[in-house]
Amino acid sequence: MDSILIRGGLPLRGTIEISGAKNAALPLMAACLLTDEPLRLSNVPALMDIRTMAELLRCLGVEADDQGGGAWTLHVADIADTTAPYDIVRKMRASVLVLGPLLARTGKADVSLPGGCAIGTRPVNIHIDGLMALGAEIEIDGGYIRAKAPKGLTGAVYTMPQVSVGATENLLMAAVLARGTTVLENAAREPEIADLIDLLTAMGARIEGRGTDRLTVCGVDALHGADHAVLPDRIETGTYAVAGAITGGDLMLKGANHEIVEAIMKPLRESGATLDFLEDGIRVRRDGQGILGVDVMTQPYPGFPTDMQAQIMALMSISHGAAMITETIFENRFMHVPELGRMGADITVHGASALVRGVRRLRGAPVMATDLRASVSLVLAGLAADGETQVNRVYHLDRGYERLEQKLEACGADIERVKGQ
Ligand SMILES: CC(=O)N[C@H]1[C@@H](OP(=O)(O)OP(=O)(O)OC[C@H]2O[C@@H](n3ccc(=O)[nH]c3=O)[C@H](O)[C@@H]2O)O[C@H](CO)[C@@H](O)[C@@H]1O
Ligand SMILES: C=C(OP(=O)(O)O)C(=O)O
Repeated sequence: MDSILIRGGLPLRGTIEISGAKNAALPLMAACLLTDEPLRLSNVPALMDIRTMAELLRCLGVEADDQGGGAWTLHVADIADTTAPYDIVRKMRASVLVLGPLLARTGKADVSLPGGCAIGTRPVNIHIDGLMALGAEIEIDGGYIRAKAPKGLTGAVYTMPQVSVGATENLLMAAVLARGTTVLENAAREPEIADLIDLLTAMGARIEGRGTDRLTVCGVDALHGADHAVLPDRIETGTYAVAGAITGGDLMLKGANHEIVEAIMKPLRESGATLDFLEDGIRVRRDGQGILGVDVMTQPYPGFPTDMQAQIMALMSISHGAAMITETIFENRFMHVPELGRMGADITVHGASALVRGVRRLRGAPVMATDLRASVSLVLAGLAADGETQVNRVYHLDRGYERLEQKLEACGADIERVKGQ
């Protein structure tokens, strides 16, 4: 297996182009199942998860054509199969996003249960309950969600018991072709959902409440094709902003969207980084002064995202002072803590909170992580650490960061991918 080797301690300077958002692109791709006309997406990041979604869509009969440069055409005149098999779903949880659109278009879907993963149990009960509220009949059998709606779905009022990004996306994609009006209460407000609403609207859907936690969908008989550019990745933006701050560097994050990163940038600013919101992106720098400890609690949008928790913890690990980092979304998202500890960080976990006492320097070490953001937090720590850090299990990074080593190397990082046997 490949690993990433970093010789740390160099301030990063230069420009990093922000890619399209993985977590926006995945539901946008699934939306192609809602129409028999082609969907043309641009700014799609070149990532393992995108290839996995394309593989899944092809199983269902979609012609998924990667035209290069981030352009994809997705077209499914007729759905050939309504089963999302275990072999693909187990690679990527977001595969469950085909459930809503398949059911809406064909009245049938058999989707493997995604199961838990390193960061938590991640049940899909809200996806299922919400679809049942729209009239679907669903049973769990042989590890599969077996859903049918032989007479089609019918609009309903559904209040989500907990804010769920994926369930909001699945239910939106189901409701757009349902008979009548659906109201989703306590819906997630993440920018990636607004991006999906923009695409669905361009396809002819009627949705009100974009950006709020109450979405009203008036079902239509059919949707048509559309062209859409994927939203810039706010988590990639935040990750590279931390790279600038943690190394005492100066990075221009080109193409970063100002409007969706405020919660991420607030603790960075409070920690002493200088942020300039410019016309073509965001400039992040930290001069000689040290990093201040800042408490952070993860929350659904517009709060601080759980997908940035590990990265901000890496930054806080070399702060002058202490920081309390509280994870409220996933019950097991501190796997980076012992690995950061191996690099000299002083972190103690008390339930859902981690007390980070800043140390003067981190030291390079061989480390590995069991999920995407934990892995990238180790890369960030490695960039700041003295000596050599080897980050193993690079396939996690390949799920979510496009050309990570190239982007960092171009800004002066000493980083290379070492091919495994
Ligand atoms: C592909 C994608 O976009 N992934 C993101 C998405 O994941 P995902 O959509 O899986 O996350 P959710 O928003 O659904 O999960 C939030 C919380 O709700 C719980 N829950 C969710 C659904 C359900 O049916 N029952 C239930 O209990 C989850 O276990 C978790 O504790 O949002 C997360 C929260 O911002 C991010 O960390 C992920 O990067
Ligand atoms: C948790 C993440 O992704 P997924 O929901 O696909 O596991 C992530 O992007 O950090």
